Amino acid sequence: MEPVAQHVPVLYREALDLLQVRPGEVYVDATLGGAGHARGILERGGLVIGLDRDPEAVKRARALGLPGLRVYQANFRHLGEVLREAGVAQVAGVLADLGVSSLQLEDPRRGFSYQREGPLDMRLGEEGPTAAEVVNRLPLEELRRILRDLGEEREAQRIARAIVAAREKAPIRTTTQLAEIVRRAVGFRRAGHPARKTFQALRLYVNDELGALAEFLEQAQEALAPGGRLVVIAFHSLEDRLVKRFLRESGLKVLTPRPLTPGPEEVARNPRARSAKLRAAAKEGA
Ligand SMILES: C[S@@+](CC[C@H](N)C(=O)[O-])C[C@H]1O[C@@H](n2cnc3c(N)ncnc32)[C@H](O)[C@@H]1O
Repeated sequence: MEPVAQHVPVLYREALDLLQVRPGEVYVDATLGGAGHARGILERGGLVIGLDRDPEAVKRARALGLPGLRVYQANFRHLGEVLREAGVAQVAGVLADLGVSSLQLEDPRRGFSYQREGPLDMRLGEEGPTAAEVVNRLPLEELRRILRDLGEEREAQRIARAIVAAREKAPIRTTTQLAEIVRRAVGFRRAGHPARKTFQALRLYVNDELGALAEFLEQAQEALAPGGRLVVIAFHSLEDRLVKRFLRESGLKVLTPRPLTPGPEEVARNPRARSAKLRAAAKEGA
């Protein structure tokens, strides 16, 4: 039996301090996950509207029965709708800690990890194609574009060709099968596993993560009360760039001229924090 994975919240204190949690005020945790950050908001006296698009994460969060936490199964791209349903016009802060949780990453059934044998799924929610559908059906040129644009993969052409050649023999069904196809196409590289960028690209594509993030940021800004805070933790340069540009152009007051990153101690304790970048901004007024 493998030990049950735990999700350790990243940049926990920094995120909570920047949210400036005040007792009795309502905050959105747009990426509830293991509810680590949400617990922190509750402990400081805030009330939390928590969203997650993953039904399993939602079930686990509901089972915690935390007083002051209302849980919604929803994509954060529909934040406006969720708040209308909750009867909340404005909130004191919005937090998003993007990507996948350790619970999702380490569950082989979800197909996020190139190191764990599992079906090539990668869907965070219930909608959208699976990664298997993407690699087995899309034309070569489309696959190349996804790997290049969403994985920033320099060997996109070579990998896309290898995928197409492999699927002509037999459909690609598992994570390790795909990882091996990529490894054979590009060989081992110095930094990280050769399939890392391919998996990143497919996950972003399958879940339209950048599209959802762009729509979410607009709605989060709208939902903030004067003086309200928006805090976003990103793990990929593409996400971080999108957040950075949005904050610069949004008219919000940027509180982090440079993104906050975890110190060596946090990274040693929680290697998943390694690539995290936190940006925060405030709505003028109050
Ligand atoms: C990094 S985890 C968040 C962990 C959480 N902050 C904690 O402390 O436990 C990201 C979570 O966001 C969810 N998620 C990712 N994209 C989403 C989206 N577009 N809408 C709603 N939830 C999303 C994932 O399902 C995952 O559970």
